[in-house]
Amino acid sequence: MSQNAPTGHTQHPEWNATVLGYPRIGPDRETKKAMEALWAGRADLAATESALAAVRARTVRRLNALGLPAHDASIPSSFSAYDQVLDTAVAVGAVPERFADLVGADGRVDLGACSTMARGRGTLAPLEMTKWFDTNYHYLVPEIGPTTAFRFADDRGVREFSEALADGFLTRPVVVGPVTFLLLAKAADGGPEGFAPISRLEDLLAAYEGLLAAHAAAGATWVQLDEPGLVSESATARVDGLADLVRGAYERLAAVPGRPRLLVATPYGDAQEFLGALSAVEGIALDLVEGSAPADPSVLAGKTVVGGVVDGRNVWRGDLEEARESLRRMQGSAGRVVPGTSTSLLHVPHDVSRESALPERLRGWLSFADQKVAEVVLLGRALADPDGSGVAAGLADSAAARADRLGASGVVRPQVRDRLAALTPDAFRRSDHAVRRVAQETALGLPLLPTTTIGSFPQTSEIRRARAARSRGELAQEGYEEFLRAEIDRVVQLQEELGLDVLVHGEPERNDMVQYFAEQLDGFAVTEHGWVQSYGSRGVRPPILWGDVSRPAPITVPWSRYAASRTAKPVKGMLTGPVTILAWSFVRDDQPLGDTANQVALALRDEVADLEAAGIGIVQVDEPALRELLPLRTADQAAYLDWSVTAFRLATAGAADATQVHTHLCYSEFGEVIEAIDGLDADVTSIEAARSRMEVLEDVARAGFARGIGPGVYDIHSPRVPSAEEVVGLLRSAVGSVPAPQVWVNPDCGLKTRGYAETTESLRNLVEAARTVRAELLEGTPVAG
Ligand code: MET
Ligand SMILES: [Zn+2]
Repeated sequence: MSQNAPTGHTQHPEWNATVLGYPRIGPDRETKKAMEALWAGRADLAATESALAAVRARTVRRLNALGLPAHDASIPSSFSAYDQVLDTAVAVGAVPERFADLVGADGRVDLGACSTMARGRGTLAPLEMTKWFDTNYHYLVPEIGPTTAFRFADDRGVREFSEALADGFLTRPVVVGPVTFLLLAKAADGGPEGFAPISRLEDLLAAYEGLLAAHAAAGATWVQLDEPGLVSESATARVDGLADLVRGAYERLAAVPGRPRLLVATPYGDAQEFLGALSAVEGIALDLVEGSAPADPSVLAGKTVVGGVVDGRNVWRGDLEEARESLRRMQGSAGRVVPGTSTSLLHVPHDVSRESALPERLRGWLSFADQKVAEVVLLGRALADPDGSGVAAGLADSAAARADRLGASGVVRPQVRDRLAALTPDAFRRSDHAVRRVAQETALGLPLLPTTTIGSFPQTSEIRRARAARSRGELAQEGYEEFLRAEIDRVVQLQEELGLDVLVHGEPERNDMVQYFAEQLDGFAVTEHGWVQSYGSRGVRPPILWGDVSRPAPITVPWSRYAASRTAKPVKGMLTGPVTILAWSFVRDDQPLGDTANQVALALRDEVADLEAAGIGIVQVDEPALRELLPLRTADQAAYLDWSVTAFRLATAGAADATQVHTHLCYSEFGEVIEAIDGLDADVTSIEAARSRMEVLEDVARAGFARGIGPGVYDIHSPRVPSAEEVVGLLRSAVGSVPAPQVWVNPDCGLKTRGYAETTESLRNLVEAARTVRAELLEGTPVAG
């Protein structure tokens, strides 16, 4: 225990169990609705604040009812209206210059102003958004410069703590820790070359000192500082002497007079090398699902250790016997061991008991946020109960649920297993690309710089209405299909008019690029209420992949075939790849991901064959999540890239030489995984590039990438229409880095979130620009520029 141990330490009871955070969206997406009402002007700030307060009040009551006591700080205060990194930026005064006038005279930033930072307004660009570790949650990237004036500026977190306290609950406020905050930040524009936000750690700590003091004054006994940045090698490797920085930072925070006790959480992996540097804090929360117990247990001595044995990111009931054993093993070395979740529960839906449409047997295998709280509470009782008699029934029940799952029909299906086992290396290999290229040129006869789109066209309100009417049973299947065919007709005709070279059907039949396939494959289930926050007010409902996967019938073939029947131009079939289907689902945890991916791949392989048989000569298999699933630990990356590339090849290698296989990846850190992209062996790869002004093509050229490449020339994340001149500029720079015969012309990503007016105009400019540069190339005009 540090000599600056907080006062009142012994007056407070110790927790028996805890969770690192709880979903913020509300069981019926109340937070989303409240924020969207504010944005639409349907609610004022006061009404929005009170709607959000109701979500928080419900959360503490719920956690308490599930077994976390009201007075020991085991209930986290982990709410965020939009994003916890944004909240932290605002709390420490890190508001970028361009938003300076949004900050109130008292230093506070209200919900409207926070929303502007998150979403932009007019010409005011929002904060950049990016993936939160290896999850599908996205956070807003702080912008830190040499002069960012850190101070404890906004006390929203303290007010939320006080609100719960007034309601009778002593909670544990959760804040992003200072080291992670800076590791995740980017250098603000206009700063000096080579400036790194982490160099501002000392200055930032002053703001955290203020924050801790304010929490103490409000009566907080514990504060949780989340430091997942310490588990990410790509973040920690950039900083020399990081362990010393961590040690210095926490010694300084520990010296704040009268402060609350500090729990440092390191979810999403292993922070072993930094645990020794945390000697000044009273508590450490370890992720024992992704990470492991420290090799040197002395770093835990005297501390409260939250053993994150209940998986905060997956939906299966845990093996509680095993969890209890691993907690017991740590008991000797730590001051006190408390069962917890491995991460915040923000990654799982609220409550499985609401899923009345799921088969009852499947429901019995699942654990959403509320069930996970009950699991940690049960484990807490199990640790406190040496002979186990009081918890035996609970542990037996969870063991029975797991056993039931492993033996259930559909979980293991011999036909699927036998088919995979019988595959030979040929199933993963196509002919040489050079051979395929000739066959495809003959078959497709495409011009230089062929133009295409990434697949989806705008999802209009008519499309959403028709889908809703069909699921309510107001529109019969036949009427719905007729509607979709009319939609495809329109989209095909539009593409003909625009003069695009490779057409798509527009994906009007898909609610979501993963859920759509999950609904039509065996081995998946979809939920009714299983929403999980993706970013801000956006949620997704990941399907549950519970059993062996197979394809009972063709999925996309009728739509692609119909589109092809309406045009003489080539139509590109459109599938979601195995890695992305896994990344955006909750996946069974009883076998290696690679095995599951190969089952999905086989189903897709059948779909590719059926598309070919229907006369479709180009098939795109989207893998936007390829980079997202890349493990945080470098040592794990090769194995991941191996199984992910293998699964993609299994899905696509059945295609004939003349069939052109495309893939689409929407991110621009192409350089990081370029070998894997090469390994996918797709004939054409489209990537995001508009925002980075084609910089990524330098990586492509440097790697000697020899296949087709479609750098996005139209940023679909913004309503802005790129002019033809602008696209000409991008294309000239593209053909300056990569040989022109390899270059395709397309937007960054699908168009489903855009409106028709801007899409039409943008695509018209894209086609015109392609024609201009094509003519320049054919006439031998210099294209430098
Ligand atoms: N084919 C998909 C679409 O156009 C690819 C999206 S990648 C997130 O919407
Ligand atoms: Zn995309």
